[in-house]
Amino acid sequence: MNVNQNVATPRSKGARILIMVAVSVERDAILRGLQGDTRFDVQLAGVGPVAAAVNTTKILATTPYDLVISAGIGGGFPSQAEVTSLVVSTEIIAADLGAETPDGFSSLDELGFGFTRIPVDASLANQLTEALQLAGLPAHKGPILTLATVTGTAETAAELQRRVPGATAEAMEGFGVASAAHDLGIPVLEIRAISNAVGPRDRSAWRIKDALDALEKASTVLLEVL
Ligand SMILES: O=C(O)c1cccc(C(=O)CC[C@H]2O[C@@H](n3cnc4c(=O)[nH]cnc43)[C@H](O)[C@@H]2O)c1
Repeated sequence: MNVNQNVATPRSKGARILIMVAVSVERDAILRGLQGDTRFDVQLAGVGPVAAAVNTTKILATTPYDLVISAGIGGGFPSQAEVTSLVVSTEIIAADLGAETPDGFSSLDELGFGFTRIPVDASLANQLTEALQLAGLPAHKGPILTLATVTGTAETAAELQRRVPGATAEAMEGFGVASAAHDLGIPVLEIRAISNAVGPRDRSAWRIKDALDALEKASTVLLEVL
């Protein structure tokens, strides 16, 4: 376990991995997929970036981990990630952290007040995406956006895709979880199983059960990669 000493890597023997999910049905799906592997702890972050940051920070303050993963269901951007597919993050981006200006949205980075993008271990993201695809699961790789407000219109979806070219999925916790880990120098990754398309709100069309099944299968693949 490394936290401060960087002794182990996420894939070394004996590495400890923390998976943060928003709600208990996500935790249950992941635990089924992990088949009792004791390298992993799956904990509740709560819904939204603030709860996720607070709860991840509390856990990391008492227990050392070599990798932190934000996982759960999420929305897929049209033409990027279809419902029931999986998305592995190449970057975790707080897409609504900034200011509206007469010339459009300015991110916190552009305003000079902080950062809104947290990188992930690219080789781990590549390897996991390939392993998911080899296992016959539809899997995509790309930026995953964190938003405090679930997108509910085609206009906002298009604006987010303009703001972050290649945006593949959105959810509400990734940047909170990643900020807590990044602050301690612990590598992070985000994995989302797509339950709905990002766009006009139609709660009846959300395929939560199918997305949770995909999350369970993805968790089994994690065992091969880590
Ligand atoms: O019914 C609603 O309009 C509604 C409003 C706020 C939250 C919800 C949720 O069901 C919680 C979202 C939960 O799932 C993740 N998630 C799933 N799809 C999306 C999405 O398209 N955009 C953002 N987040 C999404 C999220 O990470 C939360 O944990 C419903």
